[in-house]
Amino acid sequence: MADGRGLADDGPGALEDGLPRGLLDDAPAAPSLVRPGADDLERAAEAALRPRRLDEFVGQRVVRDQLSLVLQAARQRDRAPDHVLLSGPPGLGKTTLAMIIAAELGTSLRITSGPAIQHAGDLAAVLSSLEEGEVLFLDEIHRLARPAEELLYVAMEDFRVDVVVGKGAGASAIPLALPPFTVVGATTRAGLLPAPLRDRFGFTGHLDFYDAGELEQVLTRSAGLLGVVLAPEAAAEIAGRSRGTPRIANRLLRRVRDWAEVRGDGSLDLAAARAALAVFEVDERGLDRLDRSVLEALCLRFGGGPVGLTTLAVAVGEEPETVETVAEPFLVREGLVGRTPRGRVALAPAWTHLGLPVPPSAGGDTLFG
Ligand SMILES: Nc1ncnc2c1ncn2[C@@H]1O[C@H](COP(=O)(O)OP(=O)(O)OP(=O)(O)O)[C@@H](O)[C@H]1O
Repeated sequence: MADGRGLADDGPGALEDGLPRGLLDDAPAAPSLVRPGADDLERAAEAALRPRRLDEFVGQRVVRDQLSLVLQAARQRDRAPDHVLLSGPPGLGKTTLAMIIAAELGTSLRITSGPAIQHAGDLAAVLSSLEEGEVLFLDEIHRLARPAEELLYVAMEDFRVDVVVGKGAGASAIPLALPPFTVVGATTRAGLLPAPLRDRFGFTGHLDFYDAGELEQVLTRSAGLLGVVLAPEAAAEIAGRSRGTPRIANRLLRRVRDWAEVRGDGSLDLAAARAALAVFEVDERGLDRLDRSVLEALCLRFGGGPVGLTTLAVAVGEEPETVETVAEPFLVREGLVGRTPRGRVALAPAWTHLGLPVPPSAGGDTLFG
């Protein structure tokens, strides 16, 4: 049952791409440094750290290479490139790549998102104001309302919007031609996009989690932009706790800088990184307090499980949805927790991480067993 359907006590959260449904885009805000989502304030802080050109964009070698080809071909033909769909978990660089695409094409970027478009008319207004060659970034495109989605099909394929005039039986559609433009859609949930919409993208790039070396490069670059010197050992330490996500790496870097300036001597060295991340309760594997509470409850209170989501949530004093959407995805991805038809189980690495002896049953009773 690799898609995770039919799990005990799972509510609506079936696994998709390793992530439960409803993850992150709908998840409650959690006051933690290691959650991959960002609010507007954080996005403003991030703006200064965004790579501006494709060759500054760290990692994602395959997508970068493919995009570079698509963009160069479009430039050579002096035409807008095909529409681009970027998929992948939050904080991996989809917005950054959309900005880079516009910059590389020497055009401007218009930004909106699925949830911001309430009615088809909202989207028609955005589309009809686009200039030739502009890039329209549609974040969270999987959350577009159906009527807007249908309007978008026509706009993407035929560069036309049908403006409806009047109401009821007397209503008529007046076609309005649009100049050529490029949609860059971003989604954390590519599987939710209806096929007709997915098919209208000529290029789809999937962003994966970054490895430690790539995150060290992101951190060193960001430190330079922030005007601080980051010791290589400190970069490695922060990278190891960043869950494969540049957004989290940059966030941890800002907190290490705070610590170094307020409690240290200003140097961002290994000792400063460790001390800062201890203050913010991010452990050496990137787990925060909630993550560890879940593991401790599973191992210490329930003997490693299986235990139902609701019971587990009560044990850690959280809502089931919080445990499922905030803590669990990373614990499952890291192979610390398994989801079985009878409930959650602690896998062998969870016991090891807590410094506990691994019981013989752990790990045998693994995923979907
Ligand atoms: N490859 C990269 N190289 C350097 N910095 C990166 C890279 N990818 C992301 N970042 C940085 O991480 C932060 C988050 O990136 P971004 O906003 O593009 O993520 P996202 O995938 O659009 O997230 P969301 O789905 O939440 O909108 C930004 O500050 C960005 O500069």
